[in-house]
Amino acid sequence: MEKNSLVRESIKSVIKKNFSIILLMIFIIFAFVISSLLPPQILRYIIDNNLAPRNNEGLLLLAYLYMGAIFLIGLFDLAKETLLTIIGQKITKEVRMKMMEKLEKINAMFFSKNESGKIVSNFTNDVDAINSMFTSVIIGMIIDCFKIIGVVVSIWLFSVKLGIIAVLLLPIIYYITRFFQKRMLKAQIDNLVSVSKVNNHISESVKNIRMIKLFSKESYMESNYNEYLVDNYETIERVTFYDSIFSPIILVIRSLIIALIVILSSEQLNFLGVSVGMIAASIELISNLFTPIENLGMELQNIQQSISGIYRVNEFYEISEDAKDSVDLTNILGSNNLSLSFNNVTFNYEDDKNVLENIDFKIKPLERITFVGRTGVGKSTLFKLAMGLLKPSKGSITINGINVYNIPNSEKRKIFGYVDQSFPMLSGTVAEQISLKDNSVTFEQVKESLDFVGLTDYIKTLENGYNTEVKKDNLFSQGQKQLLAIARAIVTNPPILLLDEITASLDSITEEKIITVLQKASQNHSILTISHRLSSMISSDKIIILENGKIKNSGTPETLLKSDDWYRNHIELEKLTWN
Ligand SMILES: Nc1ncnc2c1ncn2[C@@H]1O[C@H](COP(=O)(O)OP(=O)(O)OP(=O)(O)O)[C@@H](O)[C@H]1O
Repeated sequence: MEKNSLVRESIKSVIKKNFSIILLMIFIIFAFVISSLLPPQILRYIIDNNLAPRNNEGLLLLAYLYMGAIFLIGLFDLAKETLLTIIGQKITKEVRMKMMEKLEKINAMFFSKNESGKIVSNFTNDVDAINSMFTSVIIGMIIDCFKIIGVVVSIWLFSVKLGIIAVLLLPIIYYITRFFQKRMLKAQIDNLVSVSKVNNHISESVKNIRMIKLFSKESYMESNYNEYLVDNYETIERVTFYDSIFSPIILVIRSLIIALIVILSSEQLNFLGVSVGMIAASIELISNLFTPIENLGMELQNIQQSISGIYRVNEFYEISEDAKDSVDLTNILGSNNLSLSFNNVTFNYEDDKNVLENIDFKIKPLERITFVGRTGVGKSTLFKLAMGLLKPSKGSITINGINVYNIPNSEKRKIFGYVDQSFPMLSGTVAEQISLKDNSVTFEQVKESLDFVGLTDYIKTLENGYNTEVKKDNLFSQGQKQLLAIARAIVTNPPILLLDEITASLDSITEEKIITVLQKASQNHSILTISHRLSSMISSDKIIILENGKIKNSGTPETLLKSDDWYRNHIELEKLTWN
């Protein structure tokens, strides 16, 4: 296994912390296996000593003993399942907590390249597979193997010939059950796929109902639905067929074996040379052979899945982490006198294609800079680099000489305020949307920032004011959410504000309101803005024009209006479109 195995580390730590529970579990497992061999032995004794010679002495006690043994099996089974669940949950929790710690340290580039679904599946399906590996699969296999061995040994002790028959039966029962299990499983998987197709079709139809109607796609959707339903019907039939045929087949096999034992031990043949009690006990023991063999087939199949789960979780654990050098932030925290510098920065997501190339500029304290350029030129990427979320392939980005990539995430909020078009809500109150449940943010600061963006009056009209729980997404309009996003960014009074297309989806009145708020904010902050519409941005000291990943031109709006054709044409075009 991998040198850096999260799963192994987690299991070791769970065993260390719960050693007594593990010992108890081992004891219970053995007790469970041994106790399940008791009832046939008691039965044999009853038949040979009481029923065959018609001797009632002590029969009641033996009956109680038999019942007691059955009760004991149940008790051990209960204890075994409880302990397995406890240990399994502890392992799952340990693995998930370690994965969460890892997730927070992983390099941001990883998230650019990997689908979130894959990471979610690492946390859910893969960890569940590991849990079942240790609870049901491995322990289940151990129990089932012991049970099978126990049954064979018990029968062997009655008669060697009967023992040989039991051993010969093992592969036969195994292959017959596997034959059906495999087909049943395949039918079940096909059924799950077809059910999801049927359900997805409904949700897709509802979601796109307008488009379906407008483009007259009703009959197409109906015929697809019909196809999925037929498919679903066929898979259900297959599941039902294997489901219903499996038990009778096993019953028939069991009866045949019993008949064979009875014939072989009949007075005429007396091939086995065993007592009646032994025959009865053997019949019960052989009947007990089926369930562990059936289980073993499934367990062997599941182990494959669980091993892949372990492999994927360990792979997740191997992902490279943010390698940050420690930095002393005392000179920059709390200071407004910060200069952000891009020092010849080149960046690429994929190896062979630079998104940004040789970007070099410096932002003085309290300066307002706007980045413009065609869509996809790399403006948002530049912001992520500025906040140290991405690492440049070449060059560096510094604040007063400190590399932004080395600034710990826990300190970023004190330095940067980032606003984009989205406002992800978290569960909690209105005030908590702003503080983000950060204890270092006071209620006064929350109120001030909401007042700054002009939302105080609206919030006072809400049921519980600042303490109103945000349960639905419709408590605030799009424009109000944008104002909340600004309040969230400025509540810690960060010296650098980064605004990414924040007025793009707003009407002109709301846009004006937000620009006024930002003009006010710009008196205390350096502001970096990305804007498509030059006419709607807050007034800037400097504009940087990006083209093909490089700085094409930069300067004050006035000089660019005179010197840059692209800029002048853009402004002219916007005037034609918007005014
Ligand atoms: N996670 C990513 N992985 C790979 N390529 C990416 C990733 N994010 C962005 N890109 C690519 O990088 C380039 C710059 O994207 P970016 O979002 O920075 O542009 P932008 O100028 O902000 O665009 P827009 O104005 O449309 O928002 C684009 O070609 C984009 O396809």
